[in-house]
Parts: sequence; C-alpha cells; structure tokens
Amino acid sequence: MITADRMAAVDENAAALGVPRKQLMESSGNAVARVVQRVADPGAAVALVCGRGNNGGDAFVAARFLDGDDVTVHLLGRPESIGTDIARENWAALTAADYETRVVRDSRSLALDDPDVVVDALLGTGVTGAPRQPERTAVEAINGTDATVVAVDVPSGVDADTGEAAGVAVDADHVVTFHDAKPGLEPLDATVTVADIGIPEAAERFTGPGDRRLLSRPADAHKGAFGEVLVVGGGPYTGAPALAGQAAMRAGADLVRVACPQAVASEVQGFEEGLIVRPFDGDRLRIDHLEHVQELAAAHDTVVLGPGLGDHEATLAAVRDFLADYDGRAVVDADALGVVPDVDTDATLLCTPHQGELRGMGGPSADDWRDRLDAVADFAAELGHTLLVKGAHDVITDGERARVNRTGNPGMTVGGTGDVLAGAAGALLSTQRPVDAGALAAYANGLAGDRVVDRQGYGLLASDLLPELPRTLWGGVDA
Ligand SMILES: NC(=O)C1=CN([C@@H]2O[C@H](COP(=O)(O)OP(=O)(O)OC[C@H]3O[C@@H](n4cnc5c(N)ncnc54)[C@H](O)[C@@H]3O)[C@@H](O)[C@H]2O)[C@@H](O)CC1
Ligand SMILES: [K+]
Repeated sequence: MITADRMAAVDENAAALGVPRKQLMESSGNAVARVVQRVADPGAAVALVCGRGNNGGDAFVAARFLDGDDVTVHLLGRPESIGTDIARENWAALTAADYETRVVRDSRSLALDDPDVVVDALLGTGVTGAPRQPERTAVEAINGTDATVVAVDVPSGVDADTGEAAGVAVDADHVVTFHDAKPGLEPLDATVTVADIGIPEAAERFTGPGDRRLLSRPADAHKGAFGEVLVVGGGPYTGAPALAGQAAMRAGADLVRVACPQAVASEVQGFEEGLIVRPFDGDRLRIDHLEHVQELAAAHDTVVLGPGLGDHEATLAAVRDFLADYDGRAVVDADALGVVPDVDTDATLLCTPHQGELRGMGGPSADDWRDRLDAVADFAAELGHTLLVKGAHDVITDGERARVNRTGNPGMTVGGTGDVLAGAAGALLSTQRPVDAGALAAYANGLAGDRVVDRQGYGLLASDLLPELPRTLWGGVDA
C-alpha cells in the first residue's frame, strides 16, 4: 500500500535515478490499454474521458496502445490549459498523429455515443475536494452510460488515501492503479489491477530528494511548530553539544537549548549566539542534575542525548535514570547508546550508532549493508526503538520499515559529523516519524558533506556541514 504523498516522493526519487515521469506515464498508459483490451471485445468502441492533469496524460498515452479499437479521446477543457508539460506533449502527439480527439469546451456537450468502454481519466491523485465543473458534469455523464468503466489510477472524485468522495465520483468497474495498491481503493466495489510501471526498487529503498516532500513550512506556521530541541551533552568533549545544537537549528528547529556542564557552558555559548545554554554545575552530568534536565526535557519536543557526555560511570547512571523516567522523543547518540538495551523506557528513541557502537549495544555486525539490513531490523524490533546505523550506507529501521542512505563520503569520518547528524535528527524528530526523521537527517547530512567535498576537496570540518544543511533539506522543495 502506498499513500499519494509517498507515491509523489518515490516518483521524484525515480526521476533522480534517471527514470523521469514521462517514462512512467508511458508505462501507465500502456497498462491502462492492456486492461481495456482485457475487458473489451476486439474492435470495441472506447471513449477516453480526460482531464488536464497527468491522470489525463496517462489516457493520452493509452490511446496510442489501443490499436484496432474504435477510440475517441475527449479532452475536458482547452489544450492550452493542460497543466503539465508531459501531458501536453502526449496530447500533441495524439493530434499530430491524427488520432480521433475531441476538445470539449462545454461539459454539457460531452457526447459519449454509447461506447463499450469508458476510460475515466478526469482526476487522479491530484484531486482536492469535490469535483468542480466541468469535471462534475463529466463524472455524471460517465456514470450515465451503460459502458464498462475503467478508471485510471483512482476513480475520479475518490480520495486515493481514504476512499472517500467529497462529492460525485465515478462508479468504476475496473481500476488500473500504478506501482502499488492505494489504501482508498480497498473499500471500492471494483476490480483493481496494480500495474508495475518500472519504478526502480531503489526509488523506495534509498533516500532521495523526494523524501524531502515530508517537510513543508506553511507561511502561517507559528513559532514552535517546527520543534523545540534540548541537547543534553558536553563534559569531556566540549565541541559536540555545540555542533549538535547548531545542526538542530540549521535543520529547522525553532528553538534549541543546550543543557551542559557549567565547565563547558561558555564554550558552547561562544560557538553560536542563537544557542541558549542551560548549564548544570560541575564538569560532567551526574544523578544530582536529573531534576534540572528532566524539567527542561518536559518543556521541549525532542531531546538529543549523548553528544560529548563521555562514559563516566556517574554520567551513564544519570542517562539510565533519565531514560527510565522519560516518555517523550529523543535522539540517543555516542556514549549514551550503551545504556539503551538495559533500560525499560516509554520514550520514543532514535538511536544513531556507528557499527562499533551497534556491536556495543549487542547488535549485529556485517560488512555489507545488504547483509546487515534484516539483522538490524530484527535488532530494532527487539529494542523497540528506531536505529540509524551509520556507515558508507546508513541503515535506518524501526523493525517494520527500512530505508538506506547513500549520501556522504569518506571525508566525513572526521570527528563531529556524527554530532551534526544527531542534532539534525533531533530537529526532524520533532515533526516526523522516527524512521523518516533518521532517513532525512542522514540524507541531508551526507549530501551536505558531498557538497563541501565537491567544492573544496577532502579535509572538511564538521562545522563546514552546518551552512549546507538548510539547502540540502529545504532547497528546491515547495512549501
Ligand atoms: N508517480 C506518480 O505519481 C505517477 C502519476 N501518474 C498519474 O498522475 C496522476 C496525478 O496527476 P496530477 O498530479 O497531475 O493530478 P490529476 O491529474 O489527478 O489532477 C490534477 C488536475 O485536476 C485539477 N483539480 C484538482 N482538484 C479538482 C477538483 N476538485 N475539481 C476539478 N479539478 C480539480 C487540478 O487543478 C489539476 O489541473 C496520477 O493519478 C496518475 O494517474 C502516472 O502518470 C505515472 C506516475
Ligand atoms: K481517474
């Protein structure tokens, strides 16, 4: 099952892999034609009723594959108002090659001449709300025929995710849907064919630019809508919490506070004036600081726990007690990771180990990500938390869903890049599901590293990633 949003993301990832949408439209149209030929007798009269989006475009393609049938393509609206280049190009191909086309300027004049089969290509996954005119009249005209109705992707007027219709909807006998079943088709009384349209498996498996569609920043968003993040870190290492805090800001968090030992507070503060520091006394986290940290954590959407905390016994005891009581969302990194398998917690954790840390948690080891995938998923299920296992290919899984990230390069083995990743993941975990937050953070962090290395070669600093993060996450994404 795939939702309309996820389908759009996979489609964009496929394009990034070199399989553009026009190619998918060709396969979609072909699949529609094959179903029409299956349900109709040879030489049947077929009317394709098309809207001005890509759903209509699929039917323009289908017409070319319906050789031998009596085919008429009805376009609802003016050809100039076709909404996408690829649909327009396929319309132009029909008219140039002398197919039987009719431009329906007034939906009341849609004459279907008693066809054997009607292909409903008015509205697909791009529909919002009830069909407006002229589509509404066309839907009624389709429902008024005795023809066998084959709907393209989803019956026009039906929401592909919910199956609900906000107004009139086409009553289809068959639905040809693409790539994967849509949840909204299940409740319908129609025969559903899922057509493989040649989307590579990698477009779903690997992170890509389409995944960023999950992120949107509506103009009317209020402060706090993108998350308030608390970084709990610092002690023996001073740069780590500052890097994580900065990364959370660059990844779009509205507000970031850092809880760190007084001994490192001025250093964290000096790193970036936007970071708000809430120090506790001494030079490392201990159980006496729990109340301070718990109070702060309760006032934030997400905690990033671990960067630079160190592995002193007293610190790990405090981490253990904190997690045992906490029931919010947290990214757990670095030395805090070792505590996770031993603690019973209601918290939602996104753990970000490298392979050595994963072994330290009792997790599996394998050199190749393909061999690791199932074992890591099993281990995540056993833990009851989400894992982002860092490597040349990062594996992100909650035991049910698994994604793999391929961005990043050997220049990123330098210290601090993991702190940047943890901070970015913290920001994203405020608004996204853990697997999505981990996948997006890994993708953006790796891509940031790739861009730095493209520009200046190896020898990057973790802080070089920070200014790249906003563009790798948000660049070129419609709000
Ligand atoms: N990966 C994908 O997502 C693929 C999608 N394809 C096709 O593309 C379709 C989605 O195409 P689009 O996004 O262009 O959208 P649609 O073709 O579903 O509809 C978009 C058009 O309908 C209009 N519209 C929206 N709501 C309306 C309403 N309530 N009343 C009247 N008009 C309304 C929009 O202004 C726009 O012109 C899919 O359903 C499928 O058929 C395929 O070509 C192949 C791959
Ligand atoms: K349709």
